[in-house]
Amino acid sequence: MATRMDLDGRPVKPMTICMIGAGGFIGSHLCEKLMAETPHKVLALDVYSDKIKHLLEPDSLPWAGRIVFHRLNIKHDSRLEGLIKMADLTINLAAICTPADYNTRPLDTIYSNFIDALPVVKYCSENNKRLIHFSTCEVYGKTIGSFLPKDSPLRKDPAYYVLKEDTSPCIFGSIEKQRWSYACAKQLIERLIYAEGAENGLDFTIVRPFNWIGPRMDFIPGIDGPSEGVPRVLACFSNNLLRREPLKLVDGGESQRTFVYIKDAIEAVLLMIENPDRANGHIFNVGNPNNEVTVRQLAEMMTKVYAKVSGEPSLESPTIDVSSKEFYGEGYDDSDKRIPDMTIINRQLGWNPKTTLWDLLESTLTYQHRTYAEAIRKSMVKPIAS
Ligand SMILES: NC(=O)c1ccc[n+]([C@@H]2O[C@H](COP(=O)([O-])OP(=O)(O)OC[C@H]3O[C@@H](n4cnc5c(N)ncnc54)[C@H](O)[C@@H]3O)[C@@H](O)[C@H]2O)c1
Ligand SMILES: O=C(O)[C@H]1O[C@H](OP(=O)(O)OP(=O)(O)OC[C@H]2O[C@@H](n3ccc(=O)[nH]c3=O)[C@H](O)[C@@H]2O)[C@H](O)[C@@H](O)[C@@H]1O
Repeated sequence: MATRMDLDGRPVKPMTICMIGAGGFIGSHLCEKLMAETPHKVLALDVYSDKIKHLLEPDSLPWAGRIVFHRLNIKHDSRLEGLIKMADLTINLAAICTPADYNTRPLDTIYSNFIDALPVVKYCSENNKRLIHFSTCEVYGKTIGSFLPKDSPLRKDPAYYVLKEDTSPCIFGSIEKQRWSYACAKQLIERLIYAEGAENGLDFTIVRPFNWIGPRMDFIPGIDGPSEGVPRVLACFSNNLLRREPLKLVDGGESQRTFVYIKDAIEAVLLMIENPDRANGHIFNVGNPNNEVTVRQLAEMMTKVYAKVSGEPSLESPTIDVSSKEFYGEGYDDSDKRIPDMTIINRQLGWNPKTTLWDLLESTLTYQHRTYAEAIRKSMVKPIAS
């Protein structure tokens, strides 16, 4: 493997990375990238390993020995500090991060996103280890523009909706709107990490992902996750398409999101890993401002793309409206619009997303169809026991 160079033309020394939550959606793509394209070693920590199984076995894989899986729960495992000490860099991805949990399991959500992350920050700070912590675009909450009258011309002014790391406020709903338990816990851990940097010299980078999507995201209910489980929108809509059911639009599907392809986003994370001088002390938005749609438009596009990749015609009524109370329960609320400002990541790391929404949906839904269509077909024709 040729020596890797950083953005300032210096060789990158091979490093050991302690990746917590390595068995999840983002972790699996990051591990894949690190194994295929770099000489770095990964200590992969998680309670699950299914999504990285293809990287761990067999022993004949070209990167065998460079990735080692440690099955552990960071809530209560004394091995954590030792593993952080063995590494040059810790990346913390572990979290409960599905909106269906924020208002129904607020305690687990707050513990997972704040309390459980505390020892990780502490061990990094005490042992002078660099930390890349995964936060969320949800820390911005609602846009300032959402509080303006519906017909106000200011709603069209980017100053009222573009989200900037160093100037935008964090605007959450009332305490009864438990949806914000996640965003609030993530905000507090960001503030704690920032304070560790300011007072104790912790080298940190905070990542705020804006709806990264792609293969291996979440689960398909009843196939590789609980039948009653509610994953994030990509998996919800994939599940509906695979089962030929209408896609459910929560509260009219008017909320807007910008979606970025996981493979583009992982490039940004690799730049952070290999350019500490440019990444330390920064908070980075990572998203694709050019891929904005309403959830309704997302549903329409996914329906078209799925018909193309599966060869099956779309339903006559491809969507159905559902209230948020019915879908998520009491205490749900929503972010209205999420456009990331890209100035800081552009200036520090020269990163830009490349993949259009259509293209990323085409490769993702091709994967969903290949991975799940047969299993769903079988599950739907199971004979009833007599
Ligand atoms: N996917 C996105 O677009 C997105 C957007 C915003 C923020 N994030 C943040 O990025 C991180 C990773 O997200 P993801 O989409 O890969 O989610 P994910 O749920 O697929 O991955 C999280 C992983 O952490 C593991 N984990 C959770 N608690 C643990 C514990 N106590 N001990 C050990 N392992 C534990 C889970 O088993 C899971 O494999 C999260 O912090 C999330 O809040 C992701
Ligand atoms: O991915 C992100 O950047 C962040 O945002 C997500 O939050 P959100 O975008 O609200 O979650 P999704 O489940 O992806 O929902 C997107 C939108 O689709 C809607 N939706 C979801 C599912 C569905 O079946 N139908 C539907 O209309 C939701 O109400 C919401 O408006 C999650 O909080 C985290 O994964 C993460 O922190």
